[in-house]
Amino acid sequence: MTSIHVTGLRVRHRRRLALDSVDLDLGTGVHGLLGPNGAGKTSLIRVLATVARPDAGRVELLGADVADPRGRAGVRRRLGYLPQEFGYYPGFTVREFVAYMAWLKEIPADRVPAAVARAVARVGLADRADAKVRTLSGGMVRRVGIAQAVVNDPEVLLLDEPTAGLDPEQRVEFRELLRELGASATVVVSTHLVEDVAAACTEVTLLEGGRIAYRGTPKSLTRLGESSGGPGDHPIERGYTAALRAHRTAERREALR
Ligand SMILES: Nc1ncnc2c1ncn2[C@@H]1O[C@H](COP(=O)(O)OP(=O)(O)OP(=O)(O)O)[C@@H](O)[C@H]1O
Repeated sequence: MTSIHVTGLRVRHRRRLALDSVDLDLGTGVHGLLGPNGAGKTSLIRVLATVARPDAGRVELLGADVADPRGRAGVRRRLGYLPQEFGYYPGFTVREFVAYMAWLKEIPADRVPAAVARAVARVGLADRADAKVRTLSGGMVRRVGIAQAVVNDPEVLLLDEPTAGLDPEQRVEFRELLRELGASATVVVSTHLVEDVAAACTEVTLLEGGRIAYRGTPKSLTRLGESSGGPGDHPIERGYTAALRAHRTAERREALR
């Protein structure tokens, strides 16, 4: 089932075009969003999370047009979102903060304690549930962010650089969680870590200059890397650079026509 349906999406920040003519259909699974700095990953995730409005185009989430306020309100309860820089209340405990987010997502009060306990356990913070968020390390705060994003068992989960600040062991555990979530939800993960994509994603979308440069699977990107002589220490990294370069060449050709 297609849970994210985007057509002709354009997002502008002042005079700068952050996304241009983006068409995207995403269904159940883990979708890696890759691209260089400024490619438009955060702009896309913010539009999908319904926190930013597109300048043009149509965005349908779980069958609802998000331009319609009623559609947007219904969909927000079924979404999970971890922003790149997420705000939290340092004086709250982990449990209090995740419960507060559960309340914002309108989870019925009698279901909140169990939902919070499950989300906190899923990110490996059960033993720190009653610690104040300000006493946690950066990686742990990131995990609190992931816990609040999954507390409502979202059907669409949007994670903007979730592995930033996680140590290698936590990253491995997080990939396991991603695979588990992607079995039933549509998960979009932006990352600079190509190895996260290779390990946990079912599909890859590569953005460059606000446009889609490549879509495929980690396997197809790896194959592209194996057949190209571009730079990179791993075939999928070589695939990433090869796809980017091919896209840039095509764009230049287009511009010359
Ligand atoms: N609030 C803003 N005001 C002005 N320009 C912006 C703003 N937010 C983003 N941009 C510009 O829009 C473009 C896309 O930015 P975006 O943050 O979506 O990219 P990104 O792929 O997430 O980058 P990164 O990998 O660095 O996080 C960039 O050129 C950026 O400079």
